Amino acid sequence: MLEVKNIELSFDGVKALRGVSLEVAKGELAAVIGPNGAGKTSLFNCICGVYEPQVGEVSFEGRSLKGLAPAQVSRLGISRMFQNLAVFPQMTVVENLMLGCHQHYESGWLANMLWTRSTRAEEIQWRRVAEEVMDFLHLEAWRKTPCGILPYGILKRVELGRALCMRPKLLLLDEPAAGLNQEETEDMARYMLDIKEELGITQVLVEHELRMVLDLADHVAVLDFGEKIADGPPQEIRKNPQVIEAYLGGAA
Ligand SMILES: Nc1ncnc2c1ncn2[C@@H]1O[C@H](COP(=O)(O)OP(=O)(O)OP(=O)(O)O)[C@@H](O)[C@H]1O
Repeated sequence: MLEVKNIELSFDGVKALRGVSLEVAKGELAAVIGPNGAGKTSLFNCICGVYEPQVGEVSFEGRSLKGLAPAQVSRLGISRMFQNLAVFPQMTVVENLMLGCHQHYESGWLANMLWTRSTRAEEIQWRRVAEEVMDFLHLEAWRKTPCGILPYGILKRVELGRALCMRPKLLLLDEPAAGLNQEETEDMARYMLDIKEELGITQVLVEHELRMVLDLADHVAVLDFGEKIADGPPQEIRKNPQVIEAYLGGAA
């Protein structure tokens, strides 16, 4: 489904990615790990169209993403859960989820202003999607609560919900467990498994919480100083001496 081919990305002489390749099959839950500054976020940004790699190419479902802006990439079915939450604090949970649906709206501004029958039908259709997502992530209790007063653990779930409302084929999860306590981390892991098993959505996860990655992922790619040093099933990664040296610091 996703193919990253030999990409290189530099910022004024700093090589963030050096010939990185990655393949993710449909339905998989893949993970990218690595120490701070290894290039994980840069890789996500190259997939989403935030950065254009100087060398190499990213393809999604056989189509090159070269030259596409983030909004165009998103319309092809790639959505992203941000580590720094992209949630509007003054809006309620349901309103924030509806924002995720927005890219699918087909009515023009005039139809929206006149609140035509087709605009109303569209609003009802996407509200149903938001309700389903709210149900899936157990967010009903906070439906009408402004996000600004919600605890961080719930906001992370709203952020995940907003990304799911985009109806993605591929979901990129940027440190979904960052800032969560043990119980919230377990809940997040459960949701990721449900997204895979019940919704069939392909996921790529960047995460520092190693236990979560090694328990959940079908395969794990390891970056170090912008280079991919390993790629394989978690049981292999756990034993890989280069990974232990670079990332686990001998603690595995
Ligand atoms: N916009 C930028 N301008 C200059 N250098 C950048 C930029 N973005 C990333 N870098 C550099 O590229 C390298 C990789 O950074 P990146 O944020 O991708 O790593 P990371 O693995 O996501 O790190 P972390 O785990 O700390 O989030 C680092 O050396 C970083 O300083």
